[in-house]
Amino acid sequence: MLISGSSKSVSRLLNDIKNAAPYKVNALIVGPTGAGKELVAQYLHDWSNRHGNMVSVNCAAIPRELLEAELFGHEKGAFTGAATRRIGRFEEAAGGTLFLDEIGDMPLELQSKILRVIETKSVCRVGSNKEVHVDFRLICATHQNIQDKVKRGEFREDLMYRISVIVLDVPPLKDRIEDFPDLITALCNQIETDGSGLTPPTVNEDGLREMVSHSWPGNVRELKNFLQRAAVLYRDAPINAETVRRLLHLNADRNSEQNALLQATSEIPDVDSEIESDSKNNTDAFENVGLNVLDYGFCLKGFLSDIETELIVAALSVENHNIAGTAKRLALNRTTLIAKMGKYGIK
Ligand SMILES: Nc1ncnc2c1ncn2[C@@H]1O[C@H](COP(=O)(O)OP(=O)(O)OP(=O)(O)O)[C@@H](O)[C@H]1O
Repeated sequence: MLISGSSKSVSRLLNDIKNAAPYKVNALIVGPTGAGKELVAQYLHDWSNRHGNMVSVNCAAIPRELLEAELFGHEKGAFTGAATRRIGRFEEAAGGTLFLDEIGDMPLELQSKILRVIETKSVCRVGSNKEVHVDFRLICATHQNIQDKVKRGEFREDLMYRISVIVLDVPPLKDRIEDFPDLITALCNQIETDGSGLTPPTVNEDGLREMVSHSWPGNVRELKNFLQRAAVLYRDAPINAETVRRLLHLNADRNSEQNALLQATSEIPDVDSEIESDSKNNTDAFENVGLNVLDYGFCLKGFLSDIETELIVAALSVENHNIAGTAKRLALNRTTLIAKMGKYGIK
């Protein structure tokens, strides 16, 4: 997939990738969730001429007690359930690239082991004392501020320096609005060819203007979901400003964030009780986007995640980023709000 965009920041990014790709130096890709960090990692690998594969591990998605065996591999019988010997991701990446996504979530006790692998270029499988030589190029990514994590004692400073020989910064979508036309074209081409059977939407000038004024907290991923939703719900007419607002569940009065939030909160079913929420509430929410969407195929989970992200970001803004106030406003308890912010990468 191409990195679409003609903004200065994307040109600079492509240039940095081209310069860094051929060298076996560790690279750290930073940027908010959904901005394209994994795509950048793939480019670094594809332009590196390394003959092996790119092996990706999402450090936040694997339970911490399983992460060590996932990365280092294990011998038969090393722990309950280890029925056979298994090589780990470092070994799998031989001759290629190991991509550690969400490195900021790497447990502290594992960080020292990763540091050792970087320094010695060898791993010990869990349950073995034997060192196995590994040849990998390391690329890491995070949406978190690693320096802050170091200050809080949650990330090893020496590891931070080791993984960030090159730092590539992927800016949020709202800071590169010049990229919208290219991105819309590229993402619509994807809709046309992804086998979903959807016809990509067209966006008129008015709609584009409305789109660029939105903050897109979920970045390119949110834009992609938005266009898919538009392709499902508004198949016959170009996307205009009003449709954009409906698809993004924004109040017509965009100057009043608070009004938008209150309006949206009263219209959308409680996502916390997603499973138990009665079908009437869901139908009301769908009617608010102007169509009976159940006539079409529809990704309910993606739809609800987008709404949740949008409402949390809006509520944080109204509450001046005060967590307790935001939680109260959204009728969530504090820990649930913090967990949701972590899940959606909201800082
Ligand atoms: N410049 C771009 N051109 C085309 N598609 C893009 C671009 N940037 C991102 N995408 C698409 O947006 C989606 C999200 O991108 P990606 O997974 O790389 O983001 P990320 O920053 O790694 O997200 P996360 O932090 O959640 O892991 C993907 O489907 C990707 O293909």
